[in-house]
Amino acid sequence: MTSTWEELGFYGQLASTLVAPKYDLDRVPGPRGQFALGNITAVMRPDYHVQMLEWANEFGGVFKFSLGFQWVVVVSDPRVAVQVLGRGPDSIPRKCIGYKFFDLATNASGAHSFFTTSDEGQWAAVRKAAAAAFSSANVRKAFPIALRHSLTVADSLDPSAPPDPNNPYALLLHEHKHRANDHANGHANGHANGHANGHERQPQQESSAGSSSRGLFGRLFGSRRGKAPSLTDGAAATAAAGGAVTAAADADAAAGPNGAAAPPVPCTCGNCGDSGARAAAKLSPSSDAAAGPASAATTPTAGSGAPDVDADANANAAGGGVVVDIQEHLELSLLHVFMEALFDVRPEDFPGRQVAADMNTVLEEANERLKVPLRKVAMAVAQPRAQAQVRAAQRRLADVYGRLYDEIRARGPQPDSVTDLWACLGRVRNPKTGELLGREALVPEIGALVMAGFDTSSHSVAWVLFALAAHPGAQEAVRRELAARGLAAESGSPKPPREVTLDDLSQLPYLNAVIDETMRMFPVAATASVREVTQPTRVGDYVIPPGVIVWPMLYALHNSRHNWDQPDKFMPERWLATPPPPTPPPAAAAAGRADMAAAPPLPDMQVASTAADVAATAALAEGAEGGKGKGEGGAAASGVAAELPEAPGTPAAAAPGAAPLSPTPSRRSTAPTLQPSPAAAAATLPSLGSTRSGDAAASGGGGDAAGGAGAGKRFMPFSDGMKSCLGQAMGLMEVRTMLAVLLGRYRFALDPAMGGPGAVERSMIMSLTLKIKGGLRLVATPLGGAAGAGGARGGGA
Ligand code: HEM
Repeated sequence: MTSTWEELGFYGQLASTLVAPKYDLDRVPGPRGQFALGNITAVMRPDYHVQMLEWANEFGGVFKFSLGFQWVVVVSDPRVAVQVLGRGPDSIPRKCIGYKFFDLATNASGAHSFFTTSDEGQWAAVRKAAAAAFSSANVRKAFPIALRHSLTVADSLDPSAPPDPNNPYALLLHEHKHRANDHANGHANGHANGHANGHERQPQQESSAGSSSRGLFGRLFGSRRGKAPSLTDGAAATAAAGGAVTAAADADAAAGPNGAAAPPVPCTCGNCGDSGARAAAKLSPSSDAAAGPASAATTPTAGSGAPDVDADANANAAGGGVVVDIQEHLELSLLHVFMEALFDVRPEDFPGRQVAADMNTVLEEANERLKVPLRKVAMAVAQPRAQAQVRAAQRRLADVYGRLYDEIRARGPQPDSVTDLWACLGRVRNPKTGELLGREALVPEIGALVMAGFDTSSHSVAWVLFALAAHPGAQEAVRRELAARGLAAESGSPKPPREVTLDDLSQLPYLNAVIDETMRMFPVAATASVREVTQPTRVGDYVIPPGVIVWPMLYALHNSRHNWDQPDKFMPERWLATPPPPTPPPAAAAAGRADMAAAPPLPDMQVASTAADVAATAALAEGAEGGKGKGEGGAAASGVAAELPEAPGTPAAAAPGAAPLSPTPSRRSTAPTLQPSPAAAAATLPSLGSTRSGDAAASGGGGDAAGGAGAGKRFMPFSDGMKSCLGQAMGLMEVRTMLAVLLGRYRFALDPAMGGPGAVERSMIMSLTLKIKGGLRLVATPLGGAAGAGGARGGGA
């Protein structure tokens, strides 16, 4: 020892070794596993998020399970979740094993995007650059685009609207009916080729959805004017090379070299019966008069001999509605919104249907690979064709993203004042070299943003429509609220409702409560937010060793008994400061899921903004920019990466309104205490009126009720902390706009062919997002008679 200081240092080190935290993994409760396999077999079910919820209910807010030799600690204790997610960017990176399969959907070479990387420098560089694109000003700018597409979707569902061959969603509806017929008739045999070219792969018209001006993308590519290949051409070429028949390929073939929308192709399969005629009536002006409004839709399937699915559809259509796979409609329309608003690419210049379909193919496969070890190898041996199809889809997606990259570079460097996402991405630099990202590096980032930007919002809307179809009382309450603002068609009146404005979105508390409640029960990013501990870290009461996955599981957080009172009941009123007086559920609701309570109708709903404001998130995105050490999650983002963080507290310290943590039902919570959000006051955008927690100190039904760090956010559909959703404000605006437009024009019911709400829930799959396997078939019935739904453009704001 040369000095007292050194001596003290030595003893200090010795002392810290002696009192150093021991790992507590063995103390964490959890299900028993099998030798070597752990709990792999239990999580192999398609709805593995439900398995997690069951375990959370059984073992509590922090439990563990194992995938072979990989330990996973699942967190549904809100205080622990907030802490795990909120720390600085160096502490808990996203776990690559949990995310890397999603690289399948972003590039063909297996490179990590900022969404899947464990390299925090890469993540921060992209997040920081992209954050400006999600400012409140850009959300405002995107609103008219979202509105236009919402109205176009609404038009497509109206059986009496004048035919519009430029409406891409109308074409989708036509093909959907054909698929239903094909399925029912089982005539994929000799007819298969015809269908490949004529029905299932009917020429696609990726139209501008009402847009007259061409986007920059279209001008630069100019393929439609015979100059250079466009995105759609590229997809077609790739598809052709891969031997696949694709909608986009057909679309281009049909569109012709000038890109003008091809005339609608009348159905000639001889199997259409009513649906073909209806579609022809809608898509072909010449047949309009012959078919007449809704007449075709009400004609039983002619001579097919196999009425099953469409018999149901037609029975419903007889009531004046049409059957639609709304999930597919929403995927396409919200992809269009995303591309137009964030990349300035018009639908006619983008193979939207191909991208949506390929994304589904690839994400479903990614999800399987996540669960089944060595699936890729097994597939190569057992299902080479299926694997080739996945590969082809992957290549087509990568090709589209590559073309977006070319377009960004062709547009040239942009001043900082241009904050469109494409411009922001063009400015991303490699944090190590300072160079602008080249093709190899930027393509996966583009892909990740496309993936994150439409799959989520589209399925969020689909789940809300499902919930409302299952709860007609709640649906009527939404409609009354819309009607009070002139946003719903009146029964029997030909007058269309007025157009929704951005300001309206914050003035619809009941609709927003319905959205929140649906996002609670069906959070589309149900299994997101997987993190990996890279150093000894305290998680709740336990010190977890490096290498363990820590997984704040949104589905369990939102649905576990220790966080929510009656979590499996759909109760929008739990989000309202003044719940409407209860009334007996309407008879129709009795047909719905037995354990989901029908929401009472909302009498004379006062128009008032409730709780939290999504604009706060936009402001956070503007200000925080994801830089190191900056806390987008507000107080939750504080925390020191290199240290063992404080234990997040005990159940005794639970936030007001939060249920005590307990694995036993006997200690369930009471209903949450609801208070207006202070965030609303801080809004820069007109309040979007959410009662959702978001990042700010929202205290609505699920927010951080105490407003303090880690006090207990039970509701975080957009996750929390440093890596929470960048597109939250944009996504919510899209969701609300689409719903306000559709619900103001149509009444939605579950198509009987879906087998009831329970069957729909049993069809839930996790495929990046929570969705319904096979689609969601709803019957959309115009509210004011068909004319009230059609002419959706009427009645300006
Ligand atoms: C209702 C719609 C949406 C929901 C529920 C949602 C949900 C989420 C969630 C839970 C995460 C966090 C994942 C994690 O913790 O690892 C996330 C991340 C992200 N979301 Fe969203 N999202 C939605 C819409 C959007 C939209 C429209 C965009 C873009 C236009 C977007 C862009 C992103 C991005 C870029 C990230 C990654 C952030 C980062 O790594 O720093 N999201 N989203």
